[in-house]
Amino acid sequence: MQNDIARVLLTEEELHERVKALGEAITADYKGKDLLVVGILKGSNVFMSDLIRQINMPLNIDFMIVSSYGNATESTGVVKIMKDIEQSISDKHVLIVEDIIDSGLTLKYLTEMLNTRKPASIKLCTLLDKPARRKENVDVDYVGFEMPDEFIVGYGIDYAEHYRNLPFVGILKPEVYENK
Ligand SMILES: O=P(O)(O)OC[C@H]1O[C@H](OP(=O)(O)OP(=O)(O)O)[C@H](O)[C@@H]1O
Ligand code: HPA
Ligand SMILES: [Mg+2]
Repeated sequence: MQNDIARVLLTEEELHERVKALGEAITADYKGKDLLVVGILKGSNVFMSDLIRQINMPLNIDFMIVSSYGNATESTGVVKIMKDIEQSISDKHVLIVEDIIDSGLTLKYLTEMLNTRKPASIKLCTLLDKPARRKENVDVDYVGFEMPDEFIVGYGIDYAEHYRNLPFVGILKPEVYENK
């Protein structure tokens, strides 16, 4: 698995430090509010579980399972919701947690859909942002790191469902996906 990695972009230590800082900022911003943290699976699973342990206040969590990449390195453009949030978000402060924003198609679709349910607020937190690839404009409130225009894997993020369990963030050798 590690042999398929061309370059490590973020080490375990760098990820830990940044996630801690994001958690502290979120704690300061939401103190005293009814916070619901919604992880967008599967990619956000690792980031979300580290992030909520750095948020020092009472909160609820929920998850959605959403997919638009399948086994490709380009979005299909069709956002499929496989699992929805299981509670009402009406009057709650919702923080959506993503692993990566690329074209922006997933978050644009999700925030428009969730806004129709009349939450008190919706904010977005993403570990990684690839602004160079944006097709839809999305306002992101908390960003861990800006990434170059490369296909990223690790720390929850996959290529064709592999590499999610790498403890760091890196890029694949091109031959890994070119030979598919
Ligand atoms: O900004 P976009 O171009 O929409 O890309 C970002 C989305 O793509 C990935 O999900 P994917 O569909 O691969 O599902 P996964 O989380 O199960 O890997 C990622 O986790 C984001 O949800
Ligand atoms: O760079 C990426 N890597 C993996 N999945 C993704 N989904 C959107 N962008 C990416
Ligand atoms: Mg994926």
